Amino acid sequence: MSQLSAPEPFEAHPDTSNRSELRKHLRRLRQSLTEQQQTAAADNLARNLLAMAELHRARHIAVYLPNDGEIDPHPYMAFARRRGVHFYLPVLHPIHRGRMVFSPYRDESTLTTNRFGIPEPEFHKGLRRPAWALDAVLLPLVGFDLSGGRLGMGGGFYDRTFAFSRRHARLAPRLIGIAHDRQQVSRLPVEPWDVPLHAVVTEKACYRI
Ligand SMILES: Nc1nc2c(c(=O)[nH]1)N(C=O)[C@@H](CNc1ccc(C(=O)N[C@@H](CCC(=O)O)C(=O)O)cc1)CN2
Ligand SMILES: Nc1ncnc2c1ncn2[C@@H]1O[C@H](COP(=O)(O)OP(=O)(O)OP(=O)(O)O)[C@@H](O)[C@H]1O
Repeated sequence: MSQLSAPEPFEAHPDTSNRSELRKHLRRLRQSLTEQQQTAAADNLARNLLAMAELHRARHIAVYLPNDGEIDPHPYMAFARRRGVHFYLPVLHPIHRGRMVFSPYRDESTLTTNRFGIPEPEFHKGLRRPAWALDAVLLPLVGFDLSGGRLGMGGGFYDRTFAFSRRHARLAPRLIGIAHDRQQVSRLPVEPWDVPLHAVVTEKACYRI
C-alpha cells in the first residue's frame, strides 16, 4: 500500500493566520498517520525526551492520553517511571469551567470518559495536583512554531490553567509541547492569552525556544 508522504512544513500548509482552517488541516495531517508511523514516532519521541536534561530533575510530570492522532507519550512514560517519575493526567475542573487539575496516572487508575470523549482519572481530592505543583508538563498540540507558539484544540484549557506562569515564572512548571514533526508551521499568530512553550519535542528533534 502506498503511504502518504509528509508535506514540507513551510510550503504545504494553508494560510497560517486563519486559526480554524489551520487547525482542521493539521488535525487531518496527524489523523492520517498509519499505526506503524504512530508506533515509530512514539518510540523516537521517547528517546528524545529521555535525553533532555531538564526532564532528568523532574519528579512530577503531566502527560495526556493520545486522541485524534496525537503522538503517544506512553513509551517515554514506561522508561521514566523506572527512574521514579510520577505521572498525572488532566481532569476538566468540575466547577472552574475551562480549567484543569491533574490527577495521578497509575496502572490501577480508574478512568472515566469526559465530555470530549477523552478518558480521565477521578477528581481525586487528596492526590490531585494544582498546575503550579508540577515540575513539567508535556502538552498536546495541534500546531507549533519555533517561537514557542502553540495551537491547541481550541478550548483554551492549557492557556487558562497555565496563565499564572507568565506572571510567576519561578513557580511555573517546564511547559514542553510534544507533537509529530509534521505539525510544525512557519509562524502561528500570537494571541494575548497564549502561554509560550519552553521547548517542543517531536520524533525527529528537540526544539528549545
Ligand atoms: N489528549 C488530549 N487531552 C486533552 C486535551 C487535548 O488537546 N488532548 N485538551 C486540550 O485542551 C483538553 C481537552 N480539550 C479538548 C477540546 C476539544 C476537543 C475536541 O475533540 N473537540 C471536538 C468536538 C468534541 C465534542 O464536543 O464532542 C472537535 O473540535 O472536533 C478535545 C479536547 C484536556 N485533555
Ligand atoms: N487565560 C485565559 N482567560 C480567559 N480566557 C482564555 C484564557 N486563555 C484562553 N482563553 C479563551 O479560550 C479560547 C480558546 O483559546 P485558543 O484557541 O488559544 O485555545 P487552544 O490553545 O487552541 O486550546 P487548548 O489549550 O484547550 O488546547 C479563546 O477564545 C480565549 O478567549
